[in-house]
Amino acid sequence: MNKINQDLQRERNNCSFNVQELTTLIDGGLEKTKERKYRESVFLSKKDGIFDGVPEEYLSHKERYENNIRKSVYLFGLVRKMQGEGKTSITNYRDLIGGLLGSSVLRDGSSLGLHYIMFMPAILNQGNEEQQAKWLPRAWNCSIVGSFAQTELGHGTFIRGLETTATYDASTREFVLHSPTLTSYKWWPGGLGHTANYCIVVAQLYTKGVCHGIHSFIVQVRDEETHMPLPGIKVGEIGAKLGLNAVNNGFLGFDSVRIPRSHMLMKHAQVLEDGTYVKSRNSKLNYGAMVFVRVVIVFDMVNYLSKAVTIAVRFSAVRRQSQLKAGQPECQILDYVTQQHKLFIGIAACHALRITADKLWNTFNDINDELVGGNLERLPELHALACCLKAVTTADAAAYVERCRLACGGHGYMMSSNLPLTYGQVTAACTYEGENTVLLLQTARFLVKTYQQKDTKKLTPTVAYLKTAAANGFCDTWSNTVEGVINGFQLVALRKISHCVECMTKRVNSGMSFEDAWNMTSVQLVAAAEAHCRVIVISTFFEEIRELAKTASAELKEILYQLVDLYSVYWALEKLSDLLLYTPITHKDVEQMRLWYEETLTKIRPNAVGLVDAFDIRDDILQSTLGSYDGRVYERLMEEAMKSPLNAEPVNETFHKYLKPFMQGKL
Ligand SMILES: Cc1cc2nc3c(=O)[nH]c(=O)nc-3n(C[C@H](O)[C@H](O)[C@H](O)COP(=O)(O)OP(=O)(O)OC[C@H]3O[C@@H](n4cnc5c(N)ncnc54)[C@H](O)[C@@H]3O)c2cc1C
Repeated sequence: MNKINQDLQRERNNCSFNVQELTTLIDGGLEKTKERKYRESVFLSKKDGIFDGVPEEYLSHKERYENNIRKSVYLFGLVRKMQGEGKTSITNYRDLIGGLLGSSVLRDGSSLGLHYIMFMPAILNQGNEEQQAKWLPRAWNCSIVGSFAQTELGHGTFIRGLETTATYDASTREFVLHSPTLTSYKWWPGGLGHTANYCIVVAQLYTKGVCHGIHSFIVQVRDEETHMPLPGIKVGEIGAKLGLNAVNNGFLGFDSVRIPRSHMLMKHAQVLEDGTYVKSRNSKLNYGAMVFVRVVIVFDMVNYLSKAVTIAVRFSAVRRQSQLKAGQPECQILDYVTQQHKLFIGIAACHALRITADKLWNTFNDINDELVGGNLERLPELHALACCLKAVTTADAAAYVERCRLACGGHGYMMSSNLPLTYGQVTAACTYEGENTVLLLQTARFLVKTYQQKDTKKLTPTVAYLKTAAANGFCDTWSNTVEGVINGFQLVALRKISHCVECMTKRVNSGMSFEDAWNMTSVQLVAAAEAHCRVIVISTFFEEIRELAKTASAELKEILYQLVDLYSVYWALEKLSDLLLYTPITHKDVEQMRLWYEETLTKIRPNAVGLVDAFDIRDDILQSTLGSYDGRVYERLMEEAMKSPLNAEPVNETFHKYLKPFMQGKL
């Protein structure tokens, strides 16, 4: 093992709490930590030179894809092996694809990801028993590889506007898939370019001359032996993107392609042999799958963010720059309070968001049986919560990761820091699985409806505050405590929602249509939905930490409360204009709040390295020159620079060809 950088070692010596205790708490128990470490050891045992070679940054787009397929096949082969040994659960897939493990070896995504994240779950959620029995075993052992094609060139958010058609032909008992326009071409599906041979296609269903809206179909796009596109199918890759360049996102068009009737996924709606359409009994059950996917995205974001803050905090402990006081040695940049301001919120957010997502996941699991039994009372509430939590988490994580990158100065701009790729992965999630603004507007719609019914209907738990915060005497004076901040945010959310309702009512009363009034008010509606989400995250973080602290050691308890303080006061200061507008906070309270924030940063400073060490991310998962456990930052930067193909020869041929003649005035 390499010698640890002295500054990092000193930080670790001075840490006031037991790092292992926090790791266990994050994992959810000792057993879970053991399982995670086992998985890591299986997946990251470097065999057969699979993970070696020229860094991906230096490969062409085509080579990157080929390299990624080579690695993906190795990794997913391991999953298949674990499956055979009965050691695989859905967690393995989650960790592999979106989580830390996948993003370490497959740093720029994987073109097999969609197969697990969307293709198989779609068959499971939308296929009937017969279809599941036919397709799932082949998909599960990867003898077919699938993708999920919903978005088209012309439509993403507005799925009712999709143009691909699936027209039933009762004479042959087939559907005819067709792309009538350029804008109807599927565009974006992961792995569809050159990897998948099957695909779930979302298309407008026509039978007996009537359109029944969008439905899903299993479509074979490539020959199972030759991998050539099947007749009538135009398929390819959409080209280079900001990030996730190995995901092989594809396009797909159909020229009257025929598929058997049994290829329509028929768990819910059906088309009978004679072409009769049978409606789904309950379309709302599909919401369940959406809630799960969005919570999974929140967990993924927490993983990426914990990686970014680990890199930036360790680097900030190693990096020395400028003097705090004249004549003193250069100080660790972690001692600058501005640096702490950039980084510590990211650490606190990892805990706050993970804990909130956990709570939502557990609540959802708890009520899942009720859902199947037909009790859908809490579904709209949880769906609204998952929408805003996905939007706020992805947006916050993208902002925090970028702050981490900036906090590392020029070195953060290096691909070898792994911060740019991490940013590419995080910011993509602001768009996929529901574009963030659109999701916040969905939450707002639920909030407005709930607000309007609050005097006549019982409110579900996460919106109960809309009543309590409206009562006389609620939060008459400001209190600079976490409870005070939560009350303040509840008032902000309530007032924002009520203001939106007032605005829309006025507009409608003055002759505007409801739709126009909604659109005119939508900037405020988005802000109201965000405020609601902040209430939920801060209050859940506080309540859950209070529970967890009951069994934690005194030292850990102290640091957990500091993180809650930091998260609450950071967001109170960020949203100061809202607090000044809607709560009794005074100028003096704000001054004291700033002191509270600065003092909290100072309290956390000695434990910053311990806090990121507790995320327990192995070097081969971090994949960063700046963030390794031993802090050999400069050595690693130089080692990585030497891997640039340009450094393989002292003089590049362009010198003789172009530069020299140019410099000598001959070109
Ligand atoms: C990395 C990545 C991977 C993806 N993978 C897949 C995949 O595997 N399969 C697949 O089918 N799709 C995939 N997608 C597509 C993704 O689901 C869409 O990009 C997403 O649904 C948004 O649709 P859009 O791009 O058409 O944007 P649009 O819907 O056109 O949105 C553009 C802008 O218009 C605004 N807007 C749109 N509607 C409204 C509204 N009602 N109110 C207010 N504002 C509105 C949005 O806020 C946004 O600012 C992927 C996308 C990305 C970036």
